Amino acid sequence: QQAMQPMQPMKIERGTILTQPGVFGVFTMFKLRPDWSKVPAMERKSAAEEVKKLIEKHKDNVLVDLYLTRGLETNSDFFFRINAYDLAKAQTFMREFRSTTVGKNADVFETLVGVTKPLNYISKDKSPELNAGLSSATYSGPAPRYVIVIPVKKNAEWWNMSPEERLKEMEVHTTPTLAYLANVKRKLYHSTGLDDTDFITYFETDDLTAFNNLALSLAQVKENKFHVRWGSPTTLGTIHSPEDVIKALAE
Ligand code: HEM
Ligand SMILES: [Ca+2]
Repeated sequence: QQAMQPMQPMKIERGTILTQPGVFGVFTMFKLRPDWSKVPAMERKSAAEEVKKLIEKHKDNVLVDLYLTRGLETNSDFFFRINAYDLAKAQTFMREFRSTTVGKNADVFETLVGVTKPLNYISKDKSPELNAGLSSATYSGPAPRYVIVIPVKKNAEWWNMSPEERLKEMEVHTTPTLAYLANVKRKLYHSTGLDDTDFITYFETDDLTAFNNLALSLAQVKENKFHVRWGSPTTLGTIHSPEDVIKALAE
C-alpha cells in the first residue's frame, strides 16, 4: 500500500490534521515527582503560562492536546497527544517540554507513537454499507469531558489470516459499534514497527457508561481472541485546555 504523507501546510488546522491520513501521533504520559509540591508556589503558578508559550511557539509544527489524569490514574498525572506531519517536530516539542518547570518535575510513564492511515477494511470499496454508516454517523452528545487511550496489539495468527477473513472480522467489529458514534468519538493510529503495539485507539466521550457497554460489546466478538495487548495501560483522563491542566496540577 502506497504511503500517503501529506505535506506540512503553513498553518496547522485542528479539523484538518485530525482527519488526514499520514499524520503522526505521539502520546506521552507523565507522573509528577513528589518534589513538584516543593516548587515555590509562584513558579508552579507561572508553569501554565510557560507551557502555553511553548505551545504557541510550536503551533505551526504540532497540534498539542494536554489531558488531566491525576485522580483517575495511578501511574500518570497528565498526558500529551501531539499530532504532527513530521514526527521529528513532535519530538522537538516534547524535548523542549522536558525543560519547562513542569517537565523538569515529571517522569515519563509511557510513550506511544503511531500514524494515521486510510481505512484498511471498512472502505467504500470493500465494505460500502458499513462505510456509509460510518460516514453518516454524527456525534450528538454533549461536549466530551473524558478521553480514553487504549493500545491494542494483535497476534501472528491475526496477521496471517487472509485480507478477506480480516475484513469479515472487522465488519463484525464495526456492526455493533456504529450506534455508539452518537456518544463516542473515535480515532485510530497505527503503530506496528514504530512501537511495541499495533494500534493506539483514542476516544472522547461524555458518556462513560456507554463507553463501558461499547467495550463489552467488543469483548464479545471473535476479533478479541487475537488480542495480545488491550490497554496496559488504559488511560482515562479529562479534557481541558492545556493551561487549565497545568493550573489544576499547580494547585
Ligand atoms: C465508536 C465505536 C467504534 C466504532 C464505530 C469503531 C469502528 C471501527 C472501524 C470502522 C474500524 C476499521 C478501520 C479500517 O477500516 O481500517 C476499526 C478498527 C479498530 N478498532 Fe474500532 N470502533 C469503535 C470502537 C472501538 C473500541 C472501543 C476499540 C477498543 C479499544 C476499538 C479498537 C479498534 C482497533 C484496534 C482497530 C484496528 C483493527 C485492525 O486494523 O486490525 N474500536 N474500528
Ligand atoms: Ca513506546
